[in-house]
Amino acid sequence: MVVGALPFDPAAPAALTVPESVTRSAGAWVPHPDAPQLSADALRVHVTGYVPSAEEHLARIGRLLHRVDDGELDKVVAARAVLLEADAPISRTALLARLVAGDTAGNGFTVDLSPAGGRYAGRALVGASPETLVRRRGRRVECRPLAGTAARTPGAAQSGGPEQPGGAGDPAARALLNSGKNLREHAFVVDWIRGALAPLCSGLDVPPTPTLLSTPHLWHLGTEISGTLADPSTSALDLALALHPTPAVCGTPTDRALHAIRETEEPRGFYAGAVGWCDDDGDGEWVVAIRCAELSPDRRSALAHAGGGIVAGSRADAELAETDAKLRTLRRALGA
Ligand SMILES: C=C(O[C@@H]1C=C(C(=O)O)C=C[C@H]1O)C(=O)O
Repeated sequence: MVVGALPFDPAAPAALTVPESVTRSAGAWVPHPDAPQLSADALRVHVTGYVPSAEEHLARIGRLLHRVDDGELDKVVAARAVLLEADAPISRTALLARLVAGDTAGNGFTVDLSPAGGRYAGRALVGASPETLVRRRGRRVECRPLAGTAARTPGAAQSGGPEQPGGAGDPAARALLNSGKNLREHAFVVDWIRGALAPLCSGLDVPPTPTLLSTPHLWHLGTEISGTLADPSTSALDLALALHPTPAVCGTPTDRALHAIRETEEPRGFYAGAVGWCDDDGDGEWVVAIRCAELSPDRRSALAHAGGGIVAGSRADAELAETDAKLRTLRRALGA
């Protein structure tokens, strides 16, 4: 088996490990009863800055929107990061437990980034992602891309939950399902995945319209895509490499969006990459590395990123607010 993380930029080194042993258990991961916990008394975490500043992020979105209007890009994802500092080391299992408790449907992960070498020695990535890049079991392939986001309306949070899966109780959910801009943002991702999977699959089921997916604080548009592998030797890792980076985290066309992101942003590292595993049967699962933080080797600082898709008609102030809403997941988990 191989486990670990792929970076956002396919040209950067990956952090993959062949583990000495693997333990599998049924059901969700639960922390060991004796594992450390994040307690507000024992650990104070505060925000020390944003990379880039809000003003610079707005300016960058403005410049990217010009490139969309000029026809160079159809979609590009603009991201920023919050830098958090703690007065004591942040335990990665404690942070993972917090994130998993906060989003029971999320895929929790923690990855030692040391195998990527250089500045990654001793660093770790911790997160709980709502987005499945790809899952492979035998010949069956599944993807659940997300793109198109709205903050949940405070107070309507309860009524949009699993008891009303359509989000009927929250006007923000209904508006998202009917938002032309968000539906276009989503369609770029689904079209890309269809194009990347078609040559690898003998059959592909792509629903024509997205449905709502909720996290504790956000609504997303999501599509459940499934297919049958044409060649059973195509592994879950092959599939992840064929699909990453999707326009949910990069843009359309992929090469131009990747180039624009390299020109515009600080390196993303493993944020917006993929985290997962692939076993020697070729089965495995990779999630998109969002709603995560990179912990420093001394565990006293954390860098958490969030981004959003820019398409024709996007508004810079709304995009900035969307990154704030997405960053709240990590800020809340750390009590910052
Ligand atoms: C890029 C992020 O999220 C991605 C972008 C989304 C969007 O633009 O609406 C929604 C979900 C993710 O696919 C992030 O959370 O940082």
